Amino acid sequence: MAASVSDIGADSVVDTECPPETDRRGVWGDVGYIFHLIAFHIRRDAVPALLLWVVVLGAGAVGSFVQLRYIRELANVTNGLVASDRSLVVAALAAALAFIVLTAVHHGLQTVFNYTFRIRMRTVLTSDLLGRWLGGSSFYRPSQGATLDHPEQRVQEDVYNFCQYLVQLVPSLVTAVTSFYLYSDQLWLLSTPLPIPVLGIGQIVLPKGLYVLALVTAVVATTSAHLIGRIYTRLDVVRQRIEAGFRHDLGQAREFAEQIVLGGGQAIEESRARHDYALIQRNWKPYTGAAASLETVRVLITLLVTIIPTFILFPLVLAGKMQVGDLTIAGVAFGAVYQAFGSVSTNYPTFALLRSASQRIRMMDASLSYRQPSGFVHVAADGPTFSAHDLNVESVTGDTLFKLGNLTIRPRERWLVRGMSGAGKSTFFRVMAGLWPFGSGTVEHPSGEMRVMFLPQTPYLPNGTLAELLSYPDARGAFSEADYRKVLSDVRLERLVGDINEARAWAKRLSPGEQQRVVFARALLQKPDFLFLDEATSSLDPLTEAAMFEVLAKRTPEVALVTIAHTDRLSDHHTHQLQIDDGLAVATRLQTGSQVPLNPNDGKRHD
Ligand SMILES: Nc1ncnc2c1ncn2[C@@H]1O[C@H](COP(=O)(O)OP(=O)(O)OP(=O)(O)O)[C@@H](O)[C@H]1O
Repeated sequence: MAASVSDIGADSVVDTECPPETDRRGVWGDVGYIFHLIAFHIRRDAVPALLLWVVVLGAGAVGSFVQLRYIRELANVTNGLVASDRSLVVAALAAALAFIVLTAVHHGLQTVFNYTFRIRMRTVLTSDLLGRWLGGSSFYRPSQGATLDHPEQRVQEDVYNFCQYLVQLVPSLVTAVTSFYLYSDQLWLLSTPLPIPVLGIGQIVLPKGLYVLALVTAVVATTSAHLIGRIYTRLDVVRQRIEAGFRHDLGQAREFAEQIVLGGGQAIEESRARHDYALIQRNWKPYTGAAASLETVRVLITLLVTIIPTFILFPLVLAGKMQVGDLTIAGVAFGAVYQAFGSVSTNYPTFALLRSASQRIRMMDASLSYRQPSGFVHVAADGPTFSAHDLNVESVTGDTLFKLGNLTIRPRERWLVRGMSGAGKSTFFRVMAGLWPFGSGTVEHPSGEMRVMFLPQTPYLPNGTLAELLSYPDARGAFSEADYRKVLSDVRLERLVGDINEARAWAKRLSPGEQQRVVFARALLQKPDFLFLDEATSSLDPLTEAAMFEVLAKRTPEVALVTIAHTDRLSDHHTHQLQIDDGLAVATRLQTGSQVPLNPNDGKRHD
């Protein structure tokens, strides 16, 4: 069966007690982090956040007050009927109707506030994660082990879920606390002593039995919900990851459809997707079990709570010592006191999902805060040069890839970087760009406003207009239409002039050679001071390749060029060479047909 990204930690989907992605800080760790996110939202969104929190919390309290008044009016209707008091029944029915209207309006308004709250909190969290991920140093991070899985899902779906579950849960907790405050007195007053049979003694009488029973029920319910709910949380974290893996692999298949079909890989892609789905199915069984157990306990206890007071108090009603309406109030009061202490159990499915979303956000938060220590020192050079000193470039496992003594790249110099595949040529670019942390040495970056541009072998071509593509990463307004026409003609892509303002999926529409020429046009347009080309003309025929280097020399004579290439053809277009072989980078000056050592100390052979 084809391996897939979902396989990272797949063994632990069901079998192990604690899958790697599950949080180990426990329930209080999660609750602490949930409060941390709430505090973050309030700090960032200031007054609107505080107002929304007040409204969301207040709406819960108002809701329980209106509900209490409604239930009291229903009790009055019952008492009025029993006492055959027509005016009491009519007045109570009218008041009950008014509370029904009030409840409907309240729910409508609450929905508006809840949705507003969700989008504002989501905006704050999304903006923070996006800024730190896409705008931060962790966007590209070479690493030895598996990196954080599916950050895109965490930013989009987990943040969405977090805000939704939070706004669902918080008002119910507030309602529970308010209800306790409003009903507790009545339950205390209505609570009669409760005789409990005890083996050997006969029976003991529990004072305020109904009240105590509500507390005991809450503790039992919360404990059982927690025991089942933590498994549910864990399985949901796993579910999120394997669902994302399934989506990712299907997306890859769509993206690389042509390559897959040409390579005859449909069967293996199907097998990979089926394997992903099999993991989802495998996780679904225990997930269903946990969800069903949680729901059974929740419904069982919620229903028991409605009947326990009648069990205890009905003899008093039959004996005429209590009114039927009071029995209704006792039932509601019992439920409210239970809710106040047992609301965690009633809302545990939501709480478990909130925990799962918070754990995934927290893992991303921690990953974004992690700073990979770099062995290289990056400093600004005094002048317009880009240099490297005493580099020992290592692989992620700590093996030396190559050593380099001293290298200084000056304006107008054209360096050809050569070496066997895997020798470390692209890694040398990564070191110069400050992306590679493994190794030691010093890199001096050109000073001031000098612009450095790196062009990879496989260029990144985002969808959009050709003008946007050519301007990338600058905004398209940075250049005129005449500039775009000129560079398209320079790179022999005049046929695309009509598409300057047309939005297209360029990665699908252009041949690899055309893609490389579009990226070359980018360099001609943006005129960097230092241009690093990583096999950026590998898909071009020799004539077109030569034409690209000639036009580059003509249009940007001042640029310092560093080119990785496997072909001898490019020697004529370059003045210097850096040969990386057998763990050593050696710099030479290129003269027609020969190489002259630049400096005997430039390269130090490592043993
Ligand atoms: N992001 C990464 N994470 C881990 N290892 C990497 C990463 N990028 C490169 N490597 C490893 O570093 C070594 C050097 O790779 P590099 O891409 O620099 O080689 P190269 O000389 O450019 O090869 P080629 O000529 O085939 O493009 C290789 O063994 C490669 O597997």
